[in-house]
Amino acid sequence: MKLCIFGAGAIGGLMAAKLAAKGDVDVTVIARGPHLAAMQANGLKLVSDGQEMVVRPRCVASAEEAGPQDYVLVTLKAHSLPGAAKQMQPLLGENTAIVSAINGIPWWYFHKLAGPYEDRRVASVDPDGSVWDLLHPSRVIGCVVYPAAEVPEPGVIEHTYGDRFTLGEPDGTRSERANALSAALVAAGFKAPVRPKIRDEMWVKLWGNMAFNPLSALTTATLDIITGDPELRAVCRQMMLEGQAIAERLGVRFAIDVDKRIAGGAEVGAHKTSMLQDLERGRPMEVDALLGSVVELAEIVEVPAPTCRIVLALLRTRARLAGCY
Ligand SMILES: NC(=O)C1=CN([C@@H]2O[C@H](COP(=O)(O)OP(=O)(O)OC[C@H]3O[C@@H](n4cnc5c(N)ncnc54)[C@H](OP(=O)(O)O)[C@@H]3O)[C@@H](O)[C@H]2O)C=CC1
Ligand SMILES: CC(C)(CO)C(=O)C(=O)O
Repeated sequence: MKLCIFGAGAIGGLMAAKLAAKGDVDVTVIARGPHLAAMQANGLKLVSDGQEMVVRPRCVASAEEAGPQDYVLVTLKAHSLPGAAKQMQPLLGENTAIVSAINGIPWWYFHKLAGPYEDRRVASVDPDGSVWDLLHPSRVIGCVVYPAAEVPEPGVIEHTYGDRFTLGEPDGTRSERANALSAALVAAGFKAPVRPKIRDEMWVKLWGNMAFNPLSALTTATLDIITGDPELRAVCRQMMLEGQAIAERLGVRFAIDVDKRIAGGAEVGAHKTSMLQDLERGRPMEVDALLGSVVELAEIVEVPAPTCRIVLALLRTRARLAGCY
């Protein structure tokens, strides 16, 4: 199996390290800057559970060097995708599958979603529709990322939590390509269930990200405060209820209720969300993938989302003024 990880930072680096360590997948990593230079010079170091290992997958700067693949795992931040989709073309052969391991509503969300919205495009994450055209959704296997990881220094991945990457075809079928990828990830030490309703799974993750992340960036509060302070928790809960109404209009079924999902966030404790971390580091924030897209979907299905709209307006201004949007 030839597999390329495009944008191998924290999550992609974690996947690359464990897949390469197993040895039976031909792994190529595409990265850039000092992180790429460090991996090329010293290998890719993974620190996980107090253990360190160094692997040496092929690390390159461009898709031309990697050539056509069986699988392309896209582990970019959502806002990097429109700029990178063209660069990925040399990775795509006739049957190459693309796995989008990216938080938020993906560009392919409406592909094969039976009903009135089938094949609509999501402008928040694919403003000119070029991601859809270049990375056609028929190639896509959906993926929900549960682990947490960081890049504390170039070439080094620190894995802090979790081992599950839930997979699923947009049309809910159990395909050979999804099964084969799942088997490779399981062999590498991950959990990788293939689920028939990948959008349901996606929303449970997004449910937290659409509320916790913006509120943390606006207030600088950690998750324990967002979920524990009564006033802030009420705003968070209201955003999530709006998200639930939007998702349910699109056919999503939530297996847990909103208070259980908030309790799940509370368990993470005094953690800075990834959006707050990006803001503090002056890096672009996933504003549109995590909340702009939710408001866009609210407009499409004509469900009111007043709290999400207010928070989105505040967040965009916060992010713009910080140079992160
Ligand atoms: N990290 C985490 O714990 C979790 C992350 N996620 C989600 O996973 C996704 C990936 O996040 P994460 O791994 O943290 O992000 P990172 O920023 O760590 O990784 C993305 C990498 O892609 C690189 N990159 C960007 N554009 C290009 C390009 N054109 N060519 C080559 N490399 C490129 C970036 O380089 P550069 O740094 O130079 O921009 C960076 O190294 C996000 O959607 C995130 O929300 C989900 C759950 C947890
Ligand atoms: C907040 C958290 C831990 C869960 O929603 C997360 O996924 C993030 O920081 O982006």
